[in-house]
Amino acid sequence: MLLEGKTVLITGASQGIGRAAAVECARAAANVAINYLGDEAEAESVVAEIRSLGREAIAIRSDVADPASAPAFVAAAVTAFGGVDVFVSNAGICPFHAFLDMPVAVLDRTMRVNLHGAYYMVQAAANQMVAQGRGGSIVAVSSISALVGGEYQTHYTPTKAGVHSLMQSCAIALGRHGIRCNSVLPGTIQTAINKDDLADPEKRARMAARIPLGRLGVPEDLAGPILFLASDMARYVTGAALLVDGGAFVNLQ
Ligand SMILES: NC(=O)C1=CN([C@@H]2O[C@H](COP(=O)(O)OP(=O)(O)OC[C@H]3O[C@@H](n4cnc5c(N)ncnc54)[C@H](O)[C@@H]3O)[C@@H](O)[C@H]2O)C=CC1
Ligand SMILES: C[C@H](O)[C@@H]1OC(=O)[C@H](O)[C@@H]1O
Repeated sequence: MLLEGKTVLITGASQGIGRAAAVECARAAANVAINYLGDEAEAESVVAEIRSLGREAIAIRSDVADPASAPAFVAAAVTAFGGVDVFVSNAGICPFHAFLDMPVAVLDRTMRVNLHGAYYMVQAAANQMVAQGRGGSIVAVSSISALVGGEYQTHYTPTKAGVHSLMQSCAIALGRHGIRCNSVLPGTIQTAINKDDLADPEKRARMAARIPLGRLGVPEDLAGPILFLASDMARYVTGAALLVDGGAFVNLQ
């Protein structure tokens, strides 16, 4: 099993991509601690699913934008499972809005959750990994939006470029500790984050038609790539970014 005896922490894992990654890591024999800010019942259903796979899980409700939530999440996982081997920084929001009248509050919240939150969490996990002295793997969920723009995502795409850049710098800062840092760059994945934006069937069909593999993504499409980067299968991979977009990025014309 790829993650036998390992502990995995994932932020924003009550639903969507984070949830799919949490379940996949449990299938690979890891115990999993999830952070979330949504519905408690949903988070508990992830815990139940992981337990049904024969692994242990805990769910901690907190806001990643609060700097205090990061050391608290890591400490809770260490208390429950004895350490941290893999950290997946996934929590994120994308409140679609036009550029010219972007409210300060929307810009500020998006930056604080997506970029500051990732920074605080990755830093807390890295400190724990360094103290343990046995290396580790950090995976950040960036986006194809780190590489391309979006008319209603001018506040969001810079955060995803930032997360991608954070992993590159952390790969250098943490390599000497045996800690690998990589990002995944999902394309358009059907989750709650874009439910309204993709509500129009014509828009969905138009977007799917631009994807060489012929469909939008689902959260489970990210589970394998995240597991790969988390595991020793990727033991010489650090500072890398893995596009998981059905080929959308390379399909310019
Ligand atoms: N769905 C997509 O097309 C893509 C998503 N992504 C990224 O994937 C990540 C996961 O998003 P999805 O699964 O699509 O969305 P989702 O809305 O289904 O899941 C987001 C998760 O983040 C949590 N969350 C939100 N704000 C939080 C906060 N302040 N503190 C703690 N948890 C918080 C929610 O509780 C939820 O569990 C995000 O970082 C998003 O930017 C990247 C590329 C494409
Ligand atoms: C939420 C969007 O549908 C999604 O988020 C991303 O990061 C992708 O680039 C899509 O725009």
